[in-house]
Amino acid sequence: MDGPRIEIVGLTKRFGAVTAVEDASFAAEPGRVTGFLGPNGAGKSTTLRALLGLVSPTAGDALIGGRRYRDVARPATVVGAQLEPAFHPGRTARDHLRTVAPLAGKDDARCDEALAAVGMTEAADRRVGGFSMGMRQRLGLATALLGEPAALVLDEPANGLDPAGITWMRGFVRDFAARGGTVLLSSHLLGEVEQTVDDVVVIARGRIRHASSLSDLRALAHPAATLRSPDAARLAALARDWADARLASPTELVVPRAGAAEVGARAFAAGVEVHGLAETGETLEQVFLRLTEEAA
Ligand SMILES: Nc1ncnc2c1ncn2[C@@H]1O[C@H](COP(=O)(O)OP(=O)(O)OP(=O)(O)O)[C@@H](O)[C@H]1O
Repeated sequence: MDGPRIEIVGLTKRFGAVTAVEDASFAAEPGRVTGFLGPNGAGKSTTLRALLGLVSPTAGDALIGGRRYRDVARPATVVGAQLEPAFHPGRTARDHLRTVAPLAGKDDARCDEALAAVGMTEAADRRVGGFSMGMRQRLGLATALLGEPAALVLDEPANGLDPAGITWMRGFVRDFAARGGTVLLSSHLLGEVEQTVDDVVVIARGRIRHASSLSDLRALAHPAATLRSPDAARLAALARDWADARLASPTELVVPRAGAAEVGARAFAAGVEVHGLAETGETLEQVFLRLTEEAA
C-alpha cells in the first residue's frame, strides 16, 4: 500500500467571530500513525473536516497526496474517513454498508470484506440501533475502509471504546500503517493513543503548539520533583504561592526543574506534612498539558 502524504498548509478557518483554526501547518506521513491531539474545542475536528472538504478554509490548504479533497478523483478510494459516526438505527450493519458502497464504487462483496476487516461478520445482520459505541466505531471504520483507501482520517476513534476495544483499534491502525498506509487520528487524551502513534501534533486554541515524533516529544519532559501530602489545603496553598509548582492531584504537587531538597525545604517551611518526595520527570501527559497551556 502506498499511502498519500497528508499536508495542512497555513490553514485558517473562521466561523464568524470564532477562529477555530489559525495558520496551522503539519503533515502526516505514509507508513506512520500521526496523532492529532488537543483539548476539547482546540480545532481538531475543524481541521479534519477541512481536509475532507466538509468546510472550506478561510485561508490556506488541506491536501491529500498534494490535492484538495474535492480535486481527488474517487476520493473514497484514496482516503477513508470516520468523523462522528451517524447511522440509521433501523438498518443492519450490512445494509448500512450496502447503501454507502456505490459512492465508493464498490459492490456487496466488498461490504462483507469490510465487515470482516473490523471483526463484525457475526453482527452483520443486526440493527445498528442496538449497537454499543464500540460496535458503532467499528462500523464507522468499516465504512471508511469500503473504498480500499491508503489513508485513514479518524476523529476520536477511541471514544467510547472499552480497553479491549482500544487494544483492537490500536492493532488495526498500527497494522494499516505497517502496510504503508497513512493514518491521521485525533484524540483529546494523549494517554489513549500513546501506544498507537508514531508522530504527534498538538493543537490548542486553534494553533499548532508542537509537531514531532513521539520520542522527540518524550525528550521534552523536564526533570521534576513530586511531593505527596494528605494535607490538600496546605498543598493547594503552596501551589498557589509557588509559580512553578502545579497540583497533579489534590494530594500531589509537581515542581518542574526542581530537586527534592528544594521542594522538601519549601514544604517544611509551609508546614506541609510530607508522605512522599521523589525526583521524577514529567510524564508524557504532563508534557502534553504544558504544551496546550503555554501561551501561543
Ligand atoms: N460550524 C461552526 N460554527 C461556529 N463555531 C464552530 C463551528 N464548528 C466549530 N466551531 C468552533 O470552533 C472551535 C473549534 O472546534 P472543533 O470542533 O474544531 O474543536 P475540537 O478540537 O474538534 O474539539 P472537540 O474535541 O470538542 O470536538 C470551537 O470553539 C467551536 O465551538
